[in-house]
Amino acid sequence: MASNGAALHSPYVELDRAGWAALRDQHPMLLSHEDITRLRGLGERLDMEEIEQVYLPLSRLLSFYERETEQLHQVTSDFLGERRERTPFVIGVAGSVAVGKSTTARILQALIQRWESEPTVELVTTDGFLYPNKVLNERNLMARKGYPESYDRRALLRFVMEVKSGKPEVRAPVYSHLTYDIVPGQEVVVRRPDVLIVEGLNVLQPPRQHSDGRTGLSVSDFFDFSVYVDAKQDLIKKWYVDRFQELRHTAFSQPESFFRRYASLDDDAAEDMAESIWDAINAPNLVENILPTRGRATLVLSKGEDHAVNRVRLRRL
Ligand SMILES: Nc1ncnc2c1ncn2[C@@H]1O[C@H](COP(=O)(O)OP(=O)(O)O)[C@@H](O)[C@H]1O
Ligand SMILES: CC(C)(COP(=O)(O)O)[C@@H](O)C(=O)NCCC(=O)O
Repeated sequence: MASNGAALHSPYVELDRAGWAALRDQHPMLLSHEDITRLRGLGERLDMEEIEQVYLPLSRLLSFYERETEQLHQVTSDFLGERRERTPFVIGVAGSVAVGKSTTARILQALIQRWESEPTVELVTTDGFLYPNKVLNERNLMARKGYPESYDRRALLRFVMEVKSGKPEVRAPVYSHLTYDIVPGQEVVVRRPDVLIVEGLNVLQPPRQHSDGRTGLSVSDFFDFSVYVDAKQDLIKKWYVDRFQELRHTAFSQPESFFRRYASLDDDAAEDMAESIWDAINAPNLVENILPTRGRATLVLSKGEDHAVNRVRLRRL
């Protein structure tokens, strides 16, 4: 008998980049160079090869999941003798600050929109559910932005439940990275999409335990599929610092920017500043709250230098 019983019963299958890329099969490439240019975030070196080898196989897998999930809901409705209401297929995208969650989410949105069935895809980021700075200040949480307790978790859960249950219009607040705060009076409206992508640091957090011992629900209870974007911490820190440097020359120099005072720093001072924010807030949050949720994801994308995905882990049990 093999001594490593755990490996034999692993719920995951691990593929290297070539093994994963081969699973694209005949899934067509429906993105043009212009589409890819539009998808680029700041300083991004996203290229066609990365889309073809990494994100097209994922799009193919998601299309299988979507079809089967729809079937599963249908049999449950048949069993209950109910008329089937279409509910959105919900995908969660988790991972550290600056690992590339929003880029991954935007690529998936673009690829899914181009499936043959032409589904409508809405993308929502959980930063809209951060408490406003006023509340964070009152609760002494300004230095813990992004930690689970800095979010209105109940509102986020209600939002996802309402979308999943097919409510015609569901509203979410909006966060601005420019003002570093919730934008008063602004909201996004989600109207019964075929697919909803929910992106954020904490989307795979387990449910909270109530004081009477009961366990609540978590947003991930409503996910049909989840992706955790992963990389070594020193790489993510570098991406965070690089993005901070670029923002200094663009967004930070705008008058309404919360970080305006950083725009005039020289490169070395700005690097020190970005590193200290990373070390004080984002790194501990990654270690304490985000990394522990990685095992809950359906799929883990592991990135190396230049954001190139070099390993994929898929849950099969
Ligand atoms: N697949 C990718 N290829 C190249 N660059 C990327 C990729 N994903 C993210 N980036 C870059 O890394 C930085 C962080 O990405 P972003 O998607 O904003 O992260 P997050 O949403 O996790 O904070 C950005 O500068 C972005 O342009
Ligand atoms: C807004 C964030 C908490 C990310 O939120 P998310 O969309 O993942 O819910 C994060 O980008 C952030 O601003 N963190 C605070 C520390 C910092 O300024 O990097």
